[in-house]
Amino acid sequence: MNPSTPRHIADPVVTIEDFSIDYVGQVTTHAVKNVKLTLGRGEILGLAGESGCGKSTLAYGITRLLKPPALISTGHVDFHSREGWTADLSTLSGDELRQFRWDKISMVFQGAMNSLNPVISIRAQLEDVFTAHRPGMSREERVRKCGDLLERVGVERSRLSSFPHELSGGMRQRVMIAMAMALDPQVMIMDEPTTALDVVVQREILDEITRLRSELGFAVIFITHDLPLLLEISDRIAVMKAGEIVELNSAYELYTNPQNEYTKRLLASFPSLTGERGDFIRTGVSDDRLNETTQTEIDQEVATS
Ligand SMILES: Nc1ncnc2c1ncn2[C@@H]1O[C@H](COP(=O)(O)OP(=O)(O)OP(=O)(O)O)[C@@H](O)[C@H]1O
Repeated sequence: MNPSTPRHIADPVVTIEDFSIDYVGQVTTHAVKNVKLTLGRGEILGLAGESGCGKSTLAYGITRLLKPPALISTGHVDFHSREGWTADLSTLSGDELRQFRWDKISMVFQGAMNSLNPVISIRAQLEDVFTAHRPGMSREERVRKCGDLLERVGVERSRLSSFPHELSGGMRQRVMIAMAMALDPQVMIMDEPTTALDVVVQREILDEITRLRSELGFAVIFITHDLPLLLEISDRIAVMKAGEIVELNSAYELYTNPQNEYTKRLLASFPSLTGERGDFIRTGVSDDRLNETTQTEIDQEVATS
């Protein structure tokens, strides 16, 4: 966290306007409500908030990966290319979207490492990205690029011939990050990309992501429950509550001078930040109840749920 972190919003790469997403059913859930957000070029924007507040729905909505019963009810998402053109993602056809994803905006989701095909080598799976999106690339160049990508995320080139089951969870998740970087995207959306990994591996991967961001200049929307981690890696942080962005500021300002009551309680719920006990983000127990209930009662409820 750096007090002089620059504001990147003067040069936006993504602008989100009045974006709302509902899960339509007998009872409709308004999961994302009128979100307005700008992602600056090369910026790491953290998205924080308790479980169920709509973070993943927003991420899937931006990339148009939502499945029914999810429905975008209002708003749009514009992508501003570094080459100078703008695309409204809501107007792209299925084929255009498939080209667009990975190429311009790529994603790493929690447990992505489990989506690697177990019976296909890492080389073949990485090569597939280039075959699909860069059909003119020679085989020699593809293989070289695949090796370069692996090295970039801290996995030895020799692992190209490995199969996913021969790699640790951390290595597989690195492969997924390499895959997401393959086409030099301008935005990466990462939804709990390291949550399933142990703390040491998580730390190594995060260092890698921040280093690569500086080197390659992509912007990141980073979603996690882990507010201390977000404070450390983000330029700005958006705090989400019940589908709305309730506060958006630089990580430093948000930490030192939170404005919204919910943000204050979110910060207070991390002992490492404030010395106080409390973990309503991880438990998902609603914040109103946290006021009324002792931590012991919450722990008991979580243990029995
Ligand atoms: N397929 C679905 N059908 C109906 N409602 C859903 C569906 N998926 C999510 N929701 C609801 O939408 C709201 C937002 O969920 P979402 O998963 O986006 O939250 P989140 O902040 O990402 O939570 P977590 O941190 O636990 O992943 C929640 O109320 C959730 O119950």
